[in-house]
Amino acid sequence: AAVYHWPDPLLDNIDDQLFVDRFTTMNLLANDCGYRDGTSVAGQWLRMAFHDFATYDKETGKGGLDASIIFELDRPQNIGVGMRRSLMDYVNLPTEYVGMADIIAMGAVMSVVGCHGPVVPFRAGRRDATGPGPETVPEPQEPIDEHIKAFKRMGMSKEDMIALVACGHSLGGVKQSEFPQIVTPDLPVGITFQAPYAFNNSIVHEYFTGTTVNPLVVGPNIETRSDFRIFNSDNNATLRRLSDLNTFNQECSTLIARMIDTVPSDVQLTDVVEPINYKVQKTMLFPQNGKLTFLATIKILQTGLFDPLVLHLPKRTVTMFWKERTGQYCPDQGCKVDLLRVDFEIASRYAFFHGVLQHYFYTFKAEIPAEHSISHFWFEVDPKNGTAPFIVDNHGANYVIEQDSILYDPYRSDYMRGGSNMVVAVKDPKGTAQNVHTYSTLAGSPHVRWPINTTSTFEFTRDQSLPPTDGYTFYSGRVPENALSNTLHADIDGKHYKQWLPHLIVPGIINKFDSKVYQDAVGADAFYGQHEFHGGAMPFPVDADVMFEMRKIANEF
Ligand code: HEM
Repeated sequence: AAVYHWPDPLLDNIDDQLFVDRFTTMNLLANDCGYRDGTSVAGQWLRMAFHDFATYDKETGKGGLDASIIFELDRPQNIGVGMRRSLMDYVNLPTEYVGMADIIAMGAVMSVVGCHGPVVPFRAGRRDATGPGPETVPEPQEPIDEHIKAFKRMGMSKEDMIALVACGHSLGGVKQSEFPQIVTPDLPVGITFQAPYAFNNSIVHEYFTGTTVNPLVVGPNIETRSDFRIFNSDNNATLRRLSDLNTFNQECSTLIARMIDTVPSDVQLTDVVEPINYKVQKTMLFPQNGKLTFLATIKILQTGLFDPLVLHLPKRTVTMFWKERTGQYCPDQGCKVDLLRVDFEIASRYAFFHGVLQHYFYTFKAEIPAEHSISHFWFEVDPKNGTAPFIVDNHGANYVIEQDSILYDPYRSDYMRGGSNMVVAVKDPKGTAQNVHTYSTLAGSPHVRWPINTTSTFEFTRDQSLPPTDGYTFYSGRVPENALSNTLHADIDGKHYKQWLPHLIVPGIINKFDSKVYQDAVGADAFYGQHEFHGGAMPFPVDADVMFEMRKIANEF
């Protein structure tokens, strides 16, 4: 499995999308094979992944899952409202560190599991193409030899092709509006490949029992019966094997994983991503009330059998330690910080299949003298179950605070008014700071018709309304609402500093969603310490990340 070394913007985000938040686009839309546009969201997502993959050329090592589909939507071979709809689903998800290609691949994984199919392992790290690939998606009117050749070019044998088509065509179907030569006007406007709305091998059984209505097998137009020609191209041997459901699930999982892991030969994917235990996340360091405040959250997985008692907090205790950056402040064993709060969330469906029921989030808040600052931190976990306490320290490397020269200031910033007025604190004793800016990923582009992300730079200037304090001067600038992720940059005294900023709000910052007033208003009790958990009341799963909330609202609700 992929190993998480903090900070890892890619794995951190992928882990959140796959396993943590049940309400992400990825976890919600394709769930239970949800219906849309006369087919399923899952069907649309899986077809898009196939069409993106279908540009791969094994000889040159180019193409594959690289999001080049974004540039290929005008082609007749990519006809269909599903493509644009899928991209609309995805447009808010990429960041500077997570490409659209990973999102498209993730969509394939979620469509299969969302339709009650098998778990397809996911690797991360795809790279987005900057232009279209060749026009090489197989089309239904082509002869079987062309299809065999095309799949060979994509790195798939004839048997792989037969199985992959059977796997893919268990979802969705063919629409008259898009393929009137296949679904002729005398037929219903849309015909699904198989009867049940589920990822399973009914397509195979219906084929053998002669009950299939799959228009690519029995449609009136013989020329476009590509599934028929493909399925019997090895005298039905592969399909016969796939009529066993376990075999079908296993082979589909392997083949779809191979499909989405087909990337340009110079792209290196991570190992398979499993739920990350002891993930340090949502850290933030900023000046406040004459000190530096440091917030950090560590995620701990709850695994095992379902037990209603897991709704109670585990007995375990977690303690954070940190060390100063300059001078002498903390004792040798580190400054000790007690827990600020614990939250939990039920895990995603994909996480359930990895044996994870829910996640606990232990949040800490350290108050740090500004003159000493912080160099690194780590945790001690005492399970209080008879096993020994242990240290969580980033696999021995410690959680190192790279710099404290440019910091996002969550309290001086204002992120609710149509974009954000972002304030950053700059440690600049000589007054030489230059190029204070954020490099941001934005949802959408004014230059293209299709949903595509762009990057942009937003300059910050000295904010005279904010007097310097605690060694920091303050810069501000406006960042638009559609910013999906930001990285702060500054040149100070001839040195370049940067700070990845995945969240504008982290647990521990009191905001609208976090305040007692808000929680009382929604009738939930989400704010509790380790020793004051009110058993019985179901805590409201607060995701304090307002940006995420805004994206969800913008996207779905
Ligand atoms: C020779 C190979 C293939 C041909 C000729 C082919 C052709 C087609 C056609 C004509 C449609 C109907 C699209 C529409 O009406 O919007 C379709 C749908 C679909 N195809 Fe394929 N396909 C092939 C292989 C695959 C593979 C390998 C996969 C995935 C692993 C796949 C996944 C899908 C899915 C999920 C749909 C349903 C889309 C929806 O309902 O919106 N196809 N295919």
